[in-house]
Amino acid sequence: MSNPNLQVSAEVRALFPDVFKARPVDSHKGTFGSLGVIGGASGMSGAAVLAGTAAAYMGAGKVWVGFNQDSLPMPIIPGQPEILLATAKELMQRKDIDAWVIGCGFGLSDSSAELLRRILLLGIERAEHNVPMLLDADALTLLSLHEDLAALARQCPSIIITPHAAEAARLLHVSTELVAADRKTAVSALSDQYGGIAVLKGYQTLVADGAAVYQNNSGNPGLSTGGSGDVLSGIIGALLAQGISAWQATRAGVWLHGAAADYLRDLHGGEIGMLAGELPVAARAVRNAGVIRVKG
Ligand SMILES: NC(=O)C1=CN([C@@H]2O[C@H](COP(=O)(O)OP(=O)(O)OC[C@H]3O[C@@H](n4cnc5c(N)ncnc54)[C@H](OP(=O)(O)O)[C@@H]3O)[C@@H](O)[C@H]2O)[C@@H](O)CC1
Ligand SMILES: Nc1ncnc2c1ncn2[C@@H]1O[C@H](COP(=O)(O)OP(=O)(O)O)[C@@H](O)[C@H]1O
Repeated sequence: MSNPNLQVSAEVRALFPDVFKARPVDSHKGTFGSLGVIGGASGMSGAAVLAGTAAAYMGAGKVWVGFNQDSLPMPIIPGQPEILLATAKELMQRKDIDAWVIGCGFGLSDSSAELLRRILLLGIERAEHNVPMLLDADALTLLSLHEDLAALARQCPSIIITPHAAEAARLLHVSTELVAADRKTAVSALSDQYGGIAVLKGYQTLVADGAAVYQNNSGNPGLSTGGSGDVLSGIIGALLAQGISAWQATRAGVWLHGAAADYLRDLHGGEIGMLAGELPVAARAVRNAGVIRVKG
């Protein structure tokens, strides 16, 4: 996919300087970190695959997908053999993961809640390593259903939560209408409650870190399709695994996700029928378009 007109403004490049840096010539895959994606209960393997695929296209050195199932639902991901596969229980034991994305298609069963408890406890035990943990989708719904899990999440050292409006309402124990009526207050309350970064998704996604609220202006209704939030989690997770600060990685991930959708809209003459699975390649094109290479 290439489009000679694809340009990233100087203003955006200045906002996200680490995202648009050229790769060092002497890099190797370890330079770009390992991301662990945990999700994909039976019937929702696709959510974790979408997140993992997005992370691979966003430049993570290695991507693991851990399925919340007793055995692997597939030997390899068709079309994406680069991604390493494990069960969630196996993957959560690894100590070489630089960032986690947890929750895409994770499921809401009692056993999912128990697994999330163990993951959060490991995050607290390994707090000195400060490994960022992004919680999305069912992981967020589980926090809203189990106060003990929410309390554990608050103790994790570097947490990012990415609710849509309904998930935010569940976390705050208010109605979705109340969240929609004052999105800035809702996102600030969430970042305060969890002591980390909160992303309130939707039209003009907001990102808060307890000090500031960033409003994103890229993206379009083509994103209103199943799985596009899973892709966002993978994009942000990959930037975190690459060692970019949580504040920059989260805002840049939200911007890139929306810009990828805008690029697809321009390429295909409209927003209708955009697929979540198309976003990762488009996001790669946008990121590369923003990198300034010094010709030698
Ligand atoms: N291929 C796969 O495997 C896929 C798997 N997926 C996985 O599925 C799991 C469940 O995720 P989920 O978001 O569909 O369920 P849930 O949180 O109950 O939300 C639905 C409810 O919330 C509401 N609602 C939703 N968004 C809203 C908004 N912006 N603003 C306002 N309201 C909103 C909506 O209300 P409605 O508009 O329908 O009345 C409805 O009541 C999760 O793990 C995810 O990763 C999906 O990603 C798809 C692809
Ligand atoms: N109308 C819209 N304008 C801009 N972004 C949108 C719009 N609708 C959805 N999105 C984006 O698409 C993603 C949807 O995520 P989510 O609701 O979690 O979907 P899923 O659970 O199916 O992956 C979010 O990043 C959201 O900001």
